[in-house]
Amino acid sequence: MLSILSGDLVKQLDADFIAQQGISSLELMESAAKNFCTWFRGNFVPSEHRLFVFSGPGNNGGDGVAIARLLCHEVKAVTLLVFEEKENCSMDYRLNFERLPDQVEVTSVDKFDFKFEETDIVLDAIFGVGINRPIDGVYRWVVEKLNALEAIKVAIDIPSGIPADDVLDGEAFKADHTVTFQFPKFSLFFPEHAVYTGKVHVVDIGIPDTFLSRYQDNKYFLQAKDIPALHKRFHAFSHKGDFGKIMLFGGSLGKVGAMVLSSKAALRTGSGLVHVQIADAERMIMQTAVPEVMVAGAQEIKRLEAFDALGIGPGWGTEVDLSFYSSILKRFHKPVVIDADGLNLLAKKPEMLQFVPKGSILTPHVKEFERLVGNVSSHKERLLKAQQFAGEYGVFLILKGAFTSISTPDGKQYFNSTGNQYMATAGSGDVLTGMITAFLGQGYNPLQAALCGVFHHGLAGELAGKQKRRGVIASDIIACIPQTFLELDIP
Ligand SMILES: NC(=O)C1=CN([C@@H]2O[C@H](COP(=O)(O)OP(=O)(O)OC[C@H]3O[C@@H](n4cnc5c(N)ncnc54)[C@H](OP(=O)(O)O)[C@@H]3O)[C@@H](O)[C@H]2O)[C@H](O)CC1
Ligand SMILES: [K+]
Repeated sequence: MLSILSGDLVKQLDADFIAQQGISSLELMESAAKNFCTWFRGNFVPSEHRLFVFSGPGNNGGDGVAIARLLCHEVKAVTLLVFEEKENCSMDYRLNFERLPDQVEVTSVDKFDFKFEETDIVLDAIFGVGINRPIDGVYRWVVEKLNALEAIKVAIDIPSGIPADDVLDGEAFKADHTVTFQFPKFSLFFPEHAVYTGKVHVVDIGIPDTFLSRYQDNKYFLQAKDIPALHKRFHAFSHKGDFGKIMLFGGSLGKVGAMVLSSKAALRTGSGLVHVQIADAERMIMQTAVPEVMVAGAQEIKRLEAFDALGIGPGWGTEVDLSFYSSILKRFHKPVVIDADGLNLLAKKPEMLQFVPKGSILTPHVKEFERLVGNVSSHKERLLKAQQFAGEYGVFLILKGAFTSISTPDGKQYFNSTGNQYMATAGSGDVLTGMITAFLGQGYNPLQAALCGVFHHGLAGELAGKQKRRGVIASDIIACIPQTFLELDIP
């Protein structure tokens, strides 16, 4: 799985790769620039656009110079905007500068008129991961000017101004697309930066996975290629029992819909048998809405160990008898999934956290998480608290949102690559609970269940989004779950 490295480790890796593989840093820059151009051709028709490349003094600027050369015969026109005399720029910047053909017009930023047409594309190659202080002076002036103007804006590696591992201080380039090399830089996951990054794309630069895997920073980027190996395989003789027997707790009066969504999602994720424990008055609705589900009676509640996994919380309400909740946690000795009111109740009575079975999966959104750990001042701090929480209680903590993170008890953090803004809709979280509980019930270990649940959930949201955009509702996500198995070729 692709590791997410700090800005310093990226530099270390580049240097080692260059030293050990006998390639020059210039070749590595050329490979990055070429792969950027492949991305560019896949997303734009070059002949329809004028290109304006703003190149800073370091290697990010060097990337920009190389890209200007590589695209100059394909686009309408290329202008390279420079900040410094080339003597003040990095070695690879200078070497690329010397290779510029006449087609590239070179202009100093202070002589530029900043007049763009709507179809013009601005490439931000001012600063990359080498940024070490807030931008000021001419850099800030240019960035602010560009932010105020209409054009298509693409940041190379990271929007200039944003540090690779920290929260932005001051101003940064506002991109429509960020094309980042090898893996997303940590700070691209911060919601504080969403307005600067636009859509994030990851482009390979030709460093093989075998080399990359030597560098680990306890942070990983979960992609489609990682998913098949995480799945269990079933065979022709597999029976209902093999697909797991799960029980979902939730659905207080007026909130049975949450249970309808969770249980349907669990069934669509492959659960063999789904029981629900809901308010008596809601039984009829539940059984009409999802005839495949069984409503649990006193017998089932007594014999909890007969179940493979439990999912606790969707629509449960906060009036639940806490001794009942505690008794579930104490009597069940396998990992459970806890969401929504299941979490809110734990926040109300934190002493109960000690009863949560080890290896359980907690799935808060930002507000639910802060009810558990208190307010935070940045997403970076939130991620740190998630990591600490997972370690302290021996649980997997899924922090939901864009780039949902999964913090593990042993200090690792995974960031999901699927999903979209259309999933921010009522019941989306209930669907995730059902999916993860279903995977646990099928015998996946908690890490596999969490990673597969989050990835398939996001992918189902993407598939639903393609058809319905902002009209997506949670039921649409459920309807797309089966297609995620087809997309990923999971039997
Ligand atoms: N493996 C890869 O991903 C590769 C990435 N490449 C690209 O290289 C950049 C990183 O290049 P680097 O030269 O290390 O850094 P930058 O280009 O981001 O900028 C560094 C220079 O900028 C100066 N600096 C830093 N902050 C500021 C500021 N706020 N204001 C003004 N100047 C600033 C710094 O010099 P100082 O001495 O002044 O500190 C540097 O001169 C990476 O992002 C990729 O785009 C390679 O192309 C190939 C491999
Ligand atoms: K940049």
